[in-house]
Amino acid sequence: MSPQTSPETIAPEKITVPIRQLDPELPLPVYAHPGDAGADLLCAEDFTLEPGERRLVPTGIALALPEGWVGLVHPRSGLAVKHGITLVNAPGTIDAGYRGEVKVCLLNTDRAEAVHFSRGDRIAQLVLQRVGGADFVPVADLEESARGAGGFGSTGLGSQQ
Ligand SMILES: O=c1ccn([C@H]2C[C@H](O)[C@@H](COP(=O)(O)OP(=O)(O)OP(=O)(O)O)O2)c(=O)[nH]1
Ligand SMILES: [Mg+2]
Repeated sequence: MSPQTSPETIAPEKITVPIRQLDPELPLPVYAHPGDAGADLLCAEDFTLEPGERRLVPTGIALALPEGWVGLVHPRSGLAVKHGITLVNAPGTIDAGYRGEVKVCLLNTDRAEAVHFSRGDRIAQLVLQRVGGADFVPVADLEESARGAGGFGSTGLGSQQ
């Protein structure tokens, strides 16, 4: 690969996150592979989701994320593809100041099959990201842009050809 096309190598940013194990027997969230974006969250109880059923599931952990960071709770694609399991509020937002138990609002979208989970199963994944904040300042007019007010399919829905 020429120097022009090789991707820039940047050391990944790693932070230390204090975690309270509300359920001390349950393993900590784990990155399945080094460099994965999501650390898998485990469920702290056994349960079954009937077709169309949703449930707020405890993970047995509480976090103290540093200010300027957010935890995003994403669905796992394997559960989605194989069983139709998703999160009602995907991605869930874990605010830096939240000290309660991290919970996951699972939904079984399958029309026919119930899905059973056992305590310790990996139900979702936590992605940590930096976030900014804003002072919202009222103005009469907004600066112009190429997109303008076009949205909701303004560029067409399918192929660009
Ligand atoms: O999937 C989720 C989403 C949220 N939370 C916790 C952490 C988060 O910081 C808090 C509030 O979440 P959110 O702001 O999404 O909910 P809300 O309906 O706006 O509640 P609140 O009024 O408490 O902010 O609930 C979870 O444990 N799991
Ligand atoms: Mg909120």
